[in-house]
Amino acid sequence: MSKLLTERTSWQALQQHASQLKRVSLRELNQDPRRFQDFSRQANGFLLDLSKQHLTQDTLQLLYQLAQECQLDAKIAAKFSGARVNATEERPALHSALRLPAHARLQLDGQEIVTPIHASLDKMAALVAKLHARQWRGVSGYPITDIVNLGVGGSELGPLMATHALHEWRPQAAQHLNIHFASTMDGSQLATALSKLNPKTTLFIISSKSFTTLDTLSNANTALHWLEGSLGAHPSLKRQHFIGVSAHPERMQAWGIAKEHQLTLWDWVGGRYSLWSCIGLPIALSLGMAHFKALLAGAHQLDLAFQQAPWQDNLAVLMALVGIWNINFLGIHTLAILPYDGRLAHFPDYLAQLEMESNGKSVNTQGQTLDYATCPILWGGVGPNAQHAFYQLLHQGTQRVACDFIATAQRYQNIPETQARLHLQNQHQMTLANCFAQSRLLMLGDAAAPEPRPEAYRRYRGEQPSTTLMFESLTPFQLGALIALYEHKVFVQACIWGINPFDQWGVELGKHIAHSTQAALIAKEAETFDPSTQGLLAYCHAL
Ligand SMILES: O=P(O)(O)OC[C@H]1O[C@](O)(CO)[C@@H](O)[C@@H]1O
Repeated sequence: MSKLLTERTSWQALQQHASQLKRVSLRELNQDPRRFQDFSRQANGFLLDLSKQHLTQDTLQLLYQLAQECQLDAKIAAKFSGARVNATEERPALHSALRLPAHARLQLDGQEIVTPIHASLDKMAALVAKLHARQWRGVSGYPITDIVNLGVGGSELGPLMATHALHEWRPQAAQHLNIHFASTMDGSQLATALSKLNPKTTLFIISSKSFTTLDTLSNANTALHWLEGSLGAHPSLKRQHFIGVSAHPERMQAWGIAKEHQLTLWDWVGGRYSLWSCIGLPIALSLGMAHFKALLAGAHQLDLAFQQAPWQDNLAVLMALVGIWNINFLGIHTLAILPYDGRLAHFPDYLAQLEMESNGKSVNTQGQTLDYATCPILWGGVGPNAQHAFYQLLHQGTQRVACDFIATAQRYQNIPETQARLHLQNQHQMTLANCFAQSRLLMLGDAAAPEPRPEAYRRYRGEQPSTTLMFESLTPFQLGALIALYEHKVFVQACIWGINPFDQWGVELGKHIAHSTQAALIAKEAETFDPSTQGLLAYCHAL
């Protein structure tokens, strides 16, 4: 057994450093006029501002030492080389290979994998082209106008987030297609969508890496019955109204997905990292293949920077180390993601899965129980809206919360020059001003107020650390880079904590015991359960 992290020299030095630095306020640290220059970086189209974090140059040096002791470089190299870094599932984690350009080469178990990856993109492109050209017709002969993605977790969150974020990039050819998402097990989103859709012109994507997820398969069966109820049991119904996306072609086959409408991914693509694969089909349908490829290219650029840049200029490494500092040394166990951009409304939810399903772990890769904290609780929402909701807690609540402010410098420069454009640009400026004002107030507290605030209930404590991440504008390329940046941040933190970020055993048992619970609910039996569950079952049985 190797040393536990907390026994490492750099860890203990960081603890000592933290106990000293806690005596210096964040407000005091920010009196240094060089603070922004010293703690901000520009790279890969981003400005990363760490100047409002509660740290000094010494903190960063000690964090680099910790990363060194945890062999971060070797772990990064192992991941990109295709080593089986997901040991509990004996798999590599090669989602970065999905963003390699066509001329690149990568071997996995003696097989070249970039060629099949691009063949899969070509198959996806052919389906997209057919739907954009209105050549895909339902069994009644009408062209498809509505596409419903049936998927959950990674098979929904990435595609939903990206199609929403980039809706301004829809090409003319995609304007007639409406993309919908339905994931909830109870069928509520699907029922709402079906009530508005025309079966003759609706196509479903069954998107499930495993093709066993009950939430998705039960929605798929409901969709099939809805189509049959209206169009009859037509022999081509499944062929013309369903596309399947999965790592298991045999399961798609058994369900009845036509071979030419099956898109496959590989077991080395984790669900929460799968939007780069054919799971991203809704993105490609909405934005077109060119923009989907720009998303991949942006992520690839970040992959290269992550592997090559020295740690002091490596955005993902810096974000990860600052997170470790907040969580493990300042005791801040929650991270709010606050995009000041309505287009990124789904980004906090997307990151919640990425971070918490990856790093919500309490044993290390050697099976030892950890004596230190790992993943923070991650939450958030569109910043300006959240100001009218949960910012009260950020400013005057009892706990320290770390925040990531995310904003674009420019907006609305490409829309026609009308009165509305001017107003929208003003709105954007107002949004940026709010973003900067809030992070400043969170840092300085009352010191940011123009006059003294004697009453206790009006006081702002300040001392809430935050990162501001900015970029020029939200393009497919930049969004790709943004997502990859957070992916790598999560990976670096896992390397330091010594955990496997690529498995998710904690979601399995709940699914399993739901089967017996459902059987008991139907059979009106409850004896084998704990008293609380017996009580809940009895309540339903009595109705
Ligand atoms: O794509 P699938 O196999 O339906 O899985 C959906 C989601 O369910 C999970 O396995 C968790 O239950 C996620 O990891 C995954 O993204």
